Amino acid sequence: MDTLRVQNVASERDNIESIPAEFVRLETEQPGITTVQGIQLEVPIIDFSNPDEEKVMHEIVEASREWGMFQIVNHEIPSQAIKNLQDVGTAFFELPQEEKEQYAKDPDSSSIEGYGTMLQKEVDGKKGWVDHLFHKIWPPSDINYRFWPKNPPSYREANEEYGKHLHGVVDKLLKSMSIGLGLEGDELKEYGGGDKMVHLLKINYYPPCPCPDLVLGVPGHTDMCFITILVPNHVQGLQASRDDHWYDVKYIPNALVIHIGDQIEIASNGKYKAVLHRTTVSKEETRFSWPVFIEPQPDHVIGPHPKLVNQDNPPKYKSKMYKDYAYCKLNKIPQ
Ligand SMILES: O=C(O)CCC(=O)C(=O)O
Ligand SMILES: [Fe+2]
Repeated sequence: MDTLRVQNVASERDNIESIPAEFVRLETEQPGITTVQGIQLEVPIIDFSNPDEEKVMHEIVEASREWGMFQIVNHEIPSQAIKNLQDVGTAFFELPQEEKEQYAKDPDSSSIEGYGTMLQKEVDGKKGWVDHLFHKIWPPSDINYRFWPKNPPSYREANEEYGKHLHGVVDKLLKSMSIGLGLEGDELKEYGGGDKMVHLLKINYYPPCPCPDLVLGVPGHTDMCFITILVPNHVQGLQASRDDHWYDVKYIPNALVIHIGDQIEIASNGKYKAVLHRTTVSKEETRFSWPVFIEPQPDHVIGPHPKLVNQDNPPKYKSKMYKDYAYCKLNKIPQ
């Protein structure tokens, strides 16, 4: 069983200035060497309270084409709902280790739900400086409460409340992206499975690290889902790749960070681009993030949308069941 937790490695290092070798990245990846210093990437910031809906839609479409990442401000999710989500998640990671292990992911199950440490198989055997908790928050019939912490007692209520507010944001984003492809407003969401699309919550826990220039939290990747809606805590750490260089993405309090994932890139036949991103960690502070991955059901087939391909625009991607896509991605097998 996978019991090495980065949280334990970090707490043993309180007075030590070195880290185990498996966390030290190759020089081609080390953030101290590969981050463009002194510039924060100004990814598009979209104001959801703008009464000009056409403009907001246009901004979403442009950002999805040009950046694959943007931030939404003045959205409908109350800041208290975000704070509650953050407070209960933070409290979970502060529980005694034995209690967290009760939620450990089942090593014999193909599901990624639960408390764990390593997700992607890394080719060079390196490890990310991060622990995580995964559980579904939608649809109700797919929720397994075994992976929802019982402590703190308000964990469930806070997650349900945040999850409830998320639907409006998802619908607005997918509607705009659908129209931007020349489809009807509801067609992209329906193509992904409509209201059966899974909302998978992840909490990333990045403890302080004595050598932040040498390690990565989550190494460079694109998200495999449709779209990701993420809130971080206040600690800088998200980076995006632009023109083959890594930049810090500006932290904006209360903003929602949106990532275009692989399945939207595929469904749009390449019009929208999944964003390459990674995370760094801090020497002094614990960073957290709460991405929610909006993804098709495991047996649902996604390929380029049939209305977007023809003789002049042949499909650029294969059609695949989402679970097969995910298996290849997690095991680094070519799609
Ligand atoms: O922590 C973050 O800001 C991003 C995490 C991430 O990219 C992921 O979990 O897929
Ligand atoms: Fe990601």
